Amino acid sequence: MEAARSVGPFVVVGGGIAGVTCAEQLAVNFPAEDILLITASPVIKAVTNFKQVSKVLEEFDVEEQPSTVLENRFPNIKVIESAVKQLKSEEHCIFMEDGHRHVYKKLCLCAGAKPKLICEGNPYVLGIRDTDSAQEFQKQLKKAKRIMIVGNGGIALELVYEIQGCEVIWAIKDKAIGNTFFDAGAAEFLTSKLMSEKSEAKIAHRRTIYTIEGARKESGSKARADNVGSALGPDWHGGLDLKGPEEFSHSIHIETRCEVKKIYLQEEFKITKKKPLAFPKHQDKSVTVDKEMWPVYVELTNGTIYGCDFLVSATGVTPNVHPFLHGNNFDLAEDGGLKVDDQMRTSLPDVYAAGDICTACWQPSPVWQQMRLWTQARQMGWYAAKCMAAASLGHSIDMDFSFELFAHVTKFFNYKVVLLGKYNAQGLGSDHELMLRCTRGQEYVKVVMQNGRMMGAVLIGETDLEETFENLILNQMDLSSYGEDLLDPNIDIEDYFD
Ligand SMILES: Cc1cc2nc3c(=O)[nH]c(=O)nc-3n(C[C@H](O)[C@H](O)[C@H](O)COP(=O)(O)OP(=O)(O)OC[C@H]3O[C@@H](n4cnc5c(N)ncnc54)[C@H](O)[C@@H]3O)c2cc1C
Ligand SMILES: NC(=O)c1ccc[n+]([C@@H]2O[C@H](COP(=O)([O-])OP(=O)(O)OC[C@H]3O[C@@H](n4cnc5c(N)ncnc54)[C@H](O)[C@@H]3O)[C@@H](O)[C@H]2O)c1
Repeated sequence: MEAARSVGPFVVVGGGIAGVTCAEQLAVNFPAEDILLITASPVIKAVTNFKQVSKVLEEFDVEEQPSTVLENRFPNIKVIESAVKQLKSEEHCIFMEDGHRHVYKKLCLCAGAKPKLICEGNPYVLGIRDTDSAQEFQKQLKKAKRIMIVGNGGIALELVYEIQGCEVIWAIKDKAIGNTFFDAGAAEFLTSKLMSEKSEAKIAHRRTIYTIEGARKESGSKARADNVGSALGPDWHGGLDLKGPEEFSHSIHIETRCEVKKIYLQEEFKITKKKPLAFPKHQDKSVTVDKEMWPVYVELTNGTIYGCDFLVSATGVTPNVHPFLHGNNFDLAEDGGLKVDDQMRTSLPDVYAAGDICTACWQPSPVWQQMRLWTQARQMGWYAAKCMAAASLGHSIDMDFSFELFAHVTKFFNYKVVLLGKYNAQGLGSDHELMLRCTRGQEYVKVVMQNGRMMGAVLIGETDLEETFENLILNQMDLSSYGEDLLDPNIDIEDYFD
């Protein structure tokens, strides 16, 4: 797309995946315009080794880079390392903490999200989001004999598998583990792996494969304590030593169907005269009172109390709309995100948003839903830039194909995990059927069917089914006549549908 007259400047706020992708794409569309990328974090996040695995599934690495790398690649991008203090949307102007102001023709807000903690301001409750918070967690873990992890989503799943040498009490609201990704069947498949493999393993001394300090040293800067950095990238724990002081590998106890009722500091707890429980060892069913003193005690809604060194609140995120967007009349969604339409526009003129900060408020495809993931941050950042470019030239564009089907590939408990469409029958009510195939310790395959059509799938392990199932969900072919053959391991399903 070539601009005849100047349509810039474009300003993008946020140096995470959404913001960097958006700025890159704008720079490609408008090589003669100035693109300003403003970020509160000292390094930016770049997508590298991008691989389109199939029509919708994609894989890539996320690298922390000094901003000069981006500026060298795109001479019309200028990165400013400072936080936005205030947006004055009526004046098309943003005011910075460093005292400067910048005027924009079009602005894209990609300021991400922050951890939604169960208890704000308590030094014993940690959240994990960026490099600084991950390093703080690592530091605390080094001297912790017992911690409690609260939450049942992505971060909790990763932590319980990775932590060694420290007792972990995992408190979840649900009946089964991993509720944001899995149903009870898949949870059972994974739990047996967690309990068997880990309890036997000898402590492993891992090699650091990625250091989150690296890029920062290169950039020569340090994050300011009051500002949020970008969310961490794939294998974020690979660069950390998630090891407590003890010599055992793994010691985990799961408390289901409960939440945190109250957190007591040691002194406060002594006065209550309540009795904390000792760490339940799996072979020992007797319940004993814990005699050890702990810095903090946690009372759960099921009545049990445990002492621990600290808690990790892995309880989701809140879009980062405060305080710099105050005073503007943005429409906010129920989850606190900036509402965006199918052109990634917020409710205010010339202000777009992408990534974790926004909430998709268009009529979605029947097999897509928003989840705050880096694939979606990349796709939204890319598409927002396309929309900004088109609008600058007086066009509008069709919704990008990546929003046709929800597709996520990740790893949990060392298994490859692929989630497609309405993988947990989200929003389908009771009008659906499930088909399952499971080989313990090897693979778990679940498909969600509605009126003979495939609506979603969960694939755990090396199933090699993702491409075929992606096609079947996208083309909505009537599969009624195939029945159970669909998951028959003796039938080569790929040949079937060629
Ligand atoms: C521990 C962890 C593990 C994860 N694992 C996975 C995973 O395995 N797979 C997956 O798909 N997703 C994962 N995610 C989620 C994924 O990282 C996020 O969804 C994604 O990175 C969001 O990108 P973003 O660009 O929208 O926001 P962010 O990466 O949060 O970037 C926001 C940017 O805005 C800047 N900013 C904020 N406020 C201001 C301001 N006032 N002025 C200027 N700049 C500002 C920040 O400094 C930052 O640069 C994980 C998240 C975490 C925390
Ligand atoms: N491999 C991956 O795909 C991966 C890994 C890590 C993180 N992430 C993403 O990073 C972000 C942050 O991860 P996360 O694990 O914090 O969020 P999440 O949204 O994945 O999970 C939040 C969990 O906290 C629970 N919860 C919410 N409030 C609670 C409360 N008051 N008490 C107890 N439990 C409560 C929810 O039921 C849910 O299980 C998410 O967007 C997540 O998708 C993805």
